[in-house]
Amino acid sequence: MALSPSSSAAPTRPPAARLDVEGLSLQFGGVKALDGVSLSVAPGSITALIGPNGAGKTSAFNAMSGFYQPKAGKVLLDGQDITHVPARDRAKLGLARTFQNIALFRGMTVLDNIKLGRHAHLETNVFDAFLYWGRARREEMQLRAEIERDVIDFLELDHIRNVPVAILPYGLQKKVELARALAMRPRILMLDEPVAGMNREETEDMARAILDVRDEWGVTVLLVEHDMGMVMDISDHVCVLNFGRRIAAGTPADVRANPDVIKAYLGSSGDPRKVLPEVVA
Ligand SMILES: Nc1ncnc2c1ncn2[C@@H]1O[C@H](COP(=O)(O)OP(=O)(O)OP(=O)(O)O)[C@@H](O)[C@H]1O
Repeated sequence: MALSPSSSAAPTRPPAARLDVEGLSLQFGGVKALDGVSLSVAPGSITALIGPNGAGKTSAFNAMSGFYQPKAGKVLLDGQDITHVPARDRAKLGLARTFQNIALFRGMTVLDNIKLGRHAHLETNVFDAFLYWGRARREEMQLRAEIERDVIDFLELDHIRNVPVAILPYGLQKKVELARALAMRPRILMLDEPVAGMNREETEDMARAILDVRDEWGVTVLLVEHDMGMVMDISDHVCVLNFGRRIAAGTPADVRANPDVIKAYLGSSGDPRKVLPEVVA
């Protein structure tokens, strides 16, 4: 990848956020998707949530971003209880997320998709927007300039800005999703399987983009990911779930050496040599 962050990225950045989850429980009928899960995501860190299939990662992600209401427990953003704050308002507090399956408007251009991310913060009312005048127009112009300067330059999407998303290769579509989330000026970015389905080159490109987002934009990153090589390479902290419970948390080295983690992956349907390559020779 030729990702060289531009020096003009994000002129005024809000501080990185801290996210804490305390005793989170979530049930689907008789299935306990989450059973008293607690975890902390330190400001400015890259934290990964891992675990075998069905461990509860997506459920935790959805509860943290406001798409599911937990049965018990709390979600705290910089110490503020946001458990009952709707997803849309969490976005305004600086929490942005991407989805496991690409959720872009395929017929729209890269630029238009990215601009949609920023609309969460616009103050314009419907009447203004309809007339496309006054404050609406000024906001639109300012928005375009900001996005072009910061996000598109930063992720080197300039050459495809006017291309419809549908015709882009998969790896670039995932990058556009990242760009849209970044356009929200997040303080914490939640990435749901950012490299799923990518080839090695695309994975490395995305991994570097995530590191640059953290380092250059000062954004906290929480990711769910099955690609253990990538997780172990870029994460500061790893939290492991199994059957809805937290079974381990620590540095990548701690987690790799944890017998409960090895057992969880050995017992899963996946090949442990693939999911934890450094552990199981
Ligand atoms: N909407 C739902 N309705 C019913 N059961 C669900 C629902 N979502 C998740 N579950 C169940 O909750 C448990 C946790 O699922 P979840 O999707 O959170 O796991 P995961 O770790 O993200 O799995 P994967 O890695 O396969 O995506 C599983 O037993 C799953 O079948």
